[in-house]
Amino acid sequence: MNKTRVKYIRQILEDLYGKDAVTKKRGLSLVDVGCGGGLATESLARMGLKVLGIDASHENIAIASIHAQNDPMLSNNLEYRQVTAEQLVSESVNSGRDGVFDAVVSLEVIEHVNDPLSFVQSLVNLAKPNAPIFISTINRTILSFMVDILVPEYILRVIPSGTHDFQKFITPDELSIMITNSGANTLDTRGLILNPIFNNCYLSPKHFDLLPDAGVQANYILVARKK
Ligand SMILES: C[S@@+](CC[C@H](N)C(=O)[O-])C[C@H]1O[C@@H](n2cnc3c(N)ncnc32)[C@H](O)[C@@H]1O
Repeated sequence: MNKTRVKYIRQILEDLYGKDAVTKKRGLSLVDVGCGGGLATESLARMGLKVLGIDASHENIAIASIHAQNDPMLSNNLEYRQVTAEQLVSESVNSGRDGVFDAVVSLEVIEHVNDPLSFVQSLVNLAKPNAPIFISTINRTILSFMVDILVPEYILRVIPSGTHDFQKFITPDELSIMITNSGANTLDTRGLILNPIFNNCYLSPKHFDLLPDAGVQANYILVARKK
């Protein structure tokens, strides 16, 4: 999924900031909230963005930092910190420098948090006015129950059972409402469709006129723009 979601983020950044958006010279700043082991974070830094990866977990930040040491080029424009989104917002508000990032990314995190609305508000607070906010997560449907819980957790056992809680899955409409209530507008929502046969992932087309929700039945990525 990583290649597909990172390519989409790059495309949107180029649409919003121009073709040279993703270059070291331009130096656009991006925060990856809930970066985990740094899978997307490293890819985004390699593209030329100035990236801060943050995560609530000490272990994940340690793993991400060790992994990044394999590529000395990353040390110039990639930093990791163990801090939650909410803590980073309080820190920046206290120092009078909130809303400083040119882009905010949070991939596969919101379905794990207890208060998604306040989490979305934190993401929006971290963004500069007009900056994009990318959120990827899982819809709450029969298909998502099968592809994100039943098969990986209980049949193939490739991820530990209990990793996902179906009740915490969020529909694109619910997420869009949270975004509006947090001071941003949804620009685009695309399905991230996994193909287990070829072991790859592709983005759903922009419009499915007859079945508008067909592409976003399981994993999806949404981009919003702060007002
Ligand atoms: C499933 S992992 C996603 C990792 C990564 N974004 C990716 O897609 O490869 C979810 C991560 O979110 C982190 N997390 C959960 N709530 C958070 C919060 N409020 N602030 C920062 N990190 C958080 C967890 O510690 C965990 O590492």
